[in-house]
Amino acid sequence: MVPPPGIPDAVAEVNTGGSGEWFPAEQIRYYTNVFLVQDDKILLGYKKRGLGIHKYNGFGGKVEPNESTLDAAARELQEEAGITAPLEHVGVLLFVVPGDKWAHIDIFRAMEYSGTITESDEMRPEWFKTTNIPFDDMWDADRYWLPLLLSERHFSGRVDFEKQGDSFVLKKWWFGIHSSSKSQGASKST
Ligand SMILES: Nc1nc2c([nH]c(=O)n2[C@H]2C[C@H](O)[C@@H](COP(=O)(O)OP(=O)(O)OP(=O)(O)O)O2)c(=O)[nH]1
Repeated sequence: MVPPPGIPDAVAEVNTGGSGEWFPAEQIRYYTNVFLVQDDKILLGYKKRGLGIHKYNGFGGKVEPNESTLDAAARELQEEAGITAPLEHVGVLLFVVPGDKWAHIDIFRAMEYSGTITESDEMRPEWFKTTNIPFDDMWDADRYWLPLLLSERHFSGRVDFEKQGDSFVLKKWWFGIHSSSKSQGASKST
């Protein structure tokens, strides 16, 4: 199947599902998300407030004006988990909810870190075995792309959610991998 609107044509599909049309385009807002992976463990944060409250996720947030995506990713990792790390850009996730700006989320992986992992106002960090990731307590489509991050593939994907009351219901998703398995640095136009 052809990649959905917002995803480059060269990306090869690995997983898709759901039904109906893709939701129409809105303005884009940029976010970051960082996952620390060491041996057979992954560091996730239990979100204590805001978007995705009570879910486990990587560490990240909005890119501020005049800040690069990579700088934003490093800042959010420091603010939310208390650490610094060399970051590798591994994927882009478009998160679409009708009526809201599209979220373009640059996803990074880190394999080592400096500092002491520390709980913040926003996140409670917790290590999980990569064989025991709490997908039932994460955003609904994360189970489709986090394995790509763990297998060191460079991926792009799109998830369309509908807001129903306080919950987000997954309507449609698409994930694909880029022909090069790894990519360095960060880009707002990946
Ligand atoms: N894993 C995953 N992360 C997602 C999805 N959708 C989505 O917005 N995120 C991420 C992107 C950001 O890292 C985070 C939302 O950022 P945020 O609202 O906490 O941003 P922030 O820290 O700047 O917020 P704040 O200080 O203004 O409260 O959630 C998704 O479907 N899966």
